[in-house]
Amino acid sequence: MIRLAVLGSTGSIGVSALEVVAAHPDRLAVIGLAAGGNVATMQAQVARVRPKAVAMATRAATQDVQAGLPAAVRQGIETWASGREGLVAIATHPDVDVVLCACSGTEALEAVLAAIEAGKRIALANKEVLVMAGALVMAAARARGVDVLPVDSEHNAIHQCLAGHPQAHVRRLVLTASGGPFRSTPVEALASVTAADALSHPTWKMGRKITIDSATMMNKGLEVIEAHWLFDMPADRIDVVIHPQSVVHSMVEFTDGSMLAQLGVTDMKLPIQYAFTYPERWASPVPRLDWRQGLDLRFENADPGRFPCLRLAYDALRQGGAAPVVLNAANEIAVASFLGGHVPFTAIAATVADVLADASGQALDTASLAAIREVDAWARRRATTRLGTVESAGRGIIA
Ligand SMILES: NC(=O)C1=CN([C@@H]2O[C@H](COP(=O)(O)OP(=O)(O)OC[C@H]3O[C@@H](n4cnc5c(N)ncnc54)[C@H](OP(=O)(O)O)[C@@H]3O)[C@@H](O)[C@H]2O)C=CC1
Ligand SMILES: CC(=O)[C@@H](O)[C@H](O)COP(=O)(O)O
Ligand SMILES: [Mn+2]
Repeated sequence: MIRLAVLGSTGSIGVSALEVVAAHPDRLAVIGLAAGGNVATMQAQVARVRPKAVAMATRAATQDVQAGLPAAVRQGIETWASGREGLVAIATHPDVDVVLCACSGTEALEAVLAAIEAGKRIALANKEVLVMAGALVMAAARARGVDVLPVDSEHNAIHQCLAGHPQAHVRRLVLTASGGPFRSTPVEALASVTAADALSHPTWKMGRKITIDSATMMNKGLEVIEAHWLFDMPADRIDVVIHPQSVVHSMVEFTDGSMLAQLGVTDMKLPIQYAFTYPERWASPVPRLDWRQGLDLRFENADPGRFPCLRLAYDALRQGGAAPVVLNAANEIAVASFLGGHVPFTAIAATVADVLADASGQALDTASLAAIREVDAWARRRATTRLGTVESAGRGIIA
């Protein structure tokens, strides 16, 4: 039996993870669930999977979950917790073997580090944690001998392609990108696209923040940084190619010129289950890729004028230090502001670029977790101020 903690259980990845569990009731068990503020979904999940430990982002939300459950369900729960401490409690529960990190944002960074320290396997969907603190997380995992298994579809694909191949045989990694909803929108029109336009992803159904990141291609930029940490690969040997069909989830080029790719349907249950069961492979509740119908596989370069966030992420990775922390924090604030209807879509990249430029003149320390959190907070404040200026200049749009 593989015993799981699911951080972010009420979200897109979390719900898929519980579907994987439901498909294997005799081999997978849920010990702990954690989420943010979605009380109703958490109550339904708790009643269904009967975990031992539950946490929500705030004490009030945890109490609301508790209050709405029948006494018989409540009695089976040994631990109720909240906040970052709650995430740590769920992730380090002594009965847990594997921690799925599927919270949005960076709230679960401490929980991931604590789980590694406690010797748990990490199934990592969340990329922001590695962008923010990849050096710390990977060093901790190496020191503790813990596996960090990628759930993010591209990195999961690369993990599958790399299986058993020595690092010395790998020439480059190729991350595929859908190109998002604005792949062929005239660049001049991007300033007036709405949140609804940006949320209509062509191939994947995901949470709101990552869907906006896909539209700016910041998602792919964050994934380049994620790949750097997961596979110990320099920026110059990580390529991005637009592949609008999202059938090839990523590729590896080897020194002899051979290329391996992983193909599949757009269903995250596959990489989630892989990360739970690796190195085993089980039957999965995922539809097969129907290649007999013919596969339309096209590849094209990303236009840097259309997708400035991709270059900003490459630059931040090459710069290192505080730059990736700043990139991620400013982006998160800018995406929330765009989703709130306060600023135009194009303000996302502009804000990230400005805050990165501000940061390059500062001595920002990232040697410890506390220092990283300070840089993150600094960049969030800077981004908020800048976005306020954009909004009050009357350049905001309402979706
Ligand atoms: N969706 C996908 O297909 C993919 C997602 N990812 C990555 O996985 C992560 C999750 O994405 P996705 O599932 O789409 O996001 P969603 O927005 O759908 O879900 C986010 C989850 O995080 C929870 N959460 C938010 N804030 C907190 C908090 N402070 N404490 C605890 N839990 C919190 C939410 O809880 P609540 O709803 O209760 O507030 C929810 O359960 C992201 O990092 C994303 O980049 C990577 C590849 C693919
Ligand atoms: C499913 C997944 O891993 C997402 O990160 C997805 O790849 C997003 O699509 P884009 O390729 O458009 O960023
Ligand atoms: Mn991805």
